[in-house]
Amino acid sequence: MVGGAEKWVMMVTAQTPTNIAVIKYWGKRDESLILPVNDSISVTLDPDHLCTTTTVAVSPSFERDRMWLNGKEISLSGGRYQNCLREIRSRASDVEDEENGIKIPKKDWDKLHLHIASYNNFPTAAGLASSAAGFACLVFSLAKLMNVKEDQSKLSAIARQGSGSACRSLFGGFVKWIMGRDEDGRDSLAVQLADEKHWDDLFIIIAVVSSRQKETSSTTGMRETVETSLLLKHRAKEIVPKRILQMEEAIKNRDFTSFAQLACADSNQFHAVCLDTSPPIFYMNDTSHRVISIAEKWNRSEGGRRWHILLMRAQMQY
Ligand SMILES: Nc1ncnc2c1ncn2[C@@H]1O[C@H](COP(=O)(O)OP(=O)(O)OP(=O)(O)O)[C@@H](O)[C@H]1O
Ligand SMILES: C[C@@](O)(CCOP(=O)(O)OP(=O)(O)O)CC(=O)O
Repeated sequence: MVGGAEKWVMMVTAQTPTNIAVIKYWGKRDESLILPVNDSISVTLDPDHLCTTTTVAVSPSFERDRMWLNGKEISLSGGRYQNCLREIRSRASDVEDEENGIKIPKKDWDKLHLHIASYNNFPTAAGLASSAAGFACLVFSLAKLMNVKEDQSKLSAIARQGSGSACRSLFGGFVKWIMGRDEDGRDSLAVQLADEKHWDDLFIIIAVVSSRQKETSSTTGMRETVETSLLLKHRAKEIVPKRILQMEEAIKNRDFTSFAQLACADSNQFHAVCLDTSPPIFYMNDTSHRVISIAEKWNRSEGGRRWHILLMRAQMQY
């Protein structure tokens, strides 16, 4: 397996930004593969703002796979982590570090264990898509370490199995998650609609109204919505497909008015679907509502004719 002594560690560090959906993903048709009920579109933030940094290390001296999130050890036994690790390991190639005399043949990746350390530079599980940046970064860094030769879209289908929104963080700029039709999920992946330079005078301001963990996680929330909301069925079938086309057009033409209208309408409908869930889910608080009113007033004012404020409300929580 290794040239020379068994005391070596090989590691890779990667940084991945989070993404904010402008046409939302909410609801799964398959929970274990994480397959959505509709397409979605997002904007990936600049990497130097809200991002995850993950280091993955491999060594023959590691006795089991372990992971630390923000300095605290977490369990890797959950299906989402296991699915990502399994999928990446099954695509690993030979790795050779000539300088240090280390050789890892493809067949040995199943026997070697990993240590993973990940940090989010923003609140975790608070509605700012930490799972998106987190799983995208995990899959990307593991793929680099194990010399996986798949393209970004194929990797996105693996990140999707960690957290749905994570598939979109494998790309910068404007990204579409195509829901796919196959039962095994192989066609449910992300594609880049336009790169990060396409619309470089579009600025996104993120107002963190609370850093507390959400009371209802996205996973639980969307499960309850799928089980109880009639509005979601109407949204997924009748509303989103048209909005996706309109949003793609708005992005292509850098048409801010249409972009803003669609993003706000879709965000409002997402919150409406949450309210239509039984029991209802509330992701906004009084501060969120006040921020929205101020932005709406500004957009109608003289200043708003020059500078339009678009509120991309992911989830704002008490
Ligand atoms: N850096 C990371 N690496 C791996 N997993 C992470 C990382 N950060 C967060 N996670 C996982 O994602 C979970 C949080 O996901 P959740 O969807 O509840 O919140 P969120 O992604 O911050 O918000 P939302 O998706 O609603 O915008 C964490 O409990 C953890 O399991
Ligand atoms: C409101 C959202 O941010 C929901 C994101 O949900 P997750 O991707 O976190 O959910 P799981 O797939 O269960 O991990 C909308 C979006 O990002 O499209």
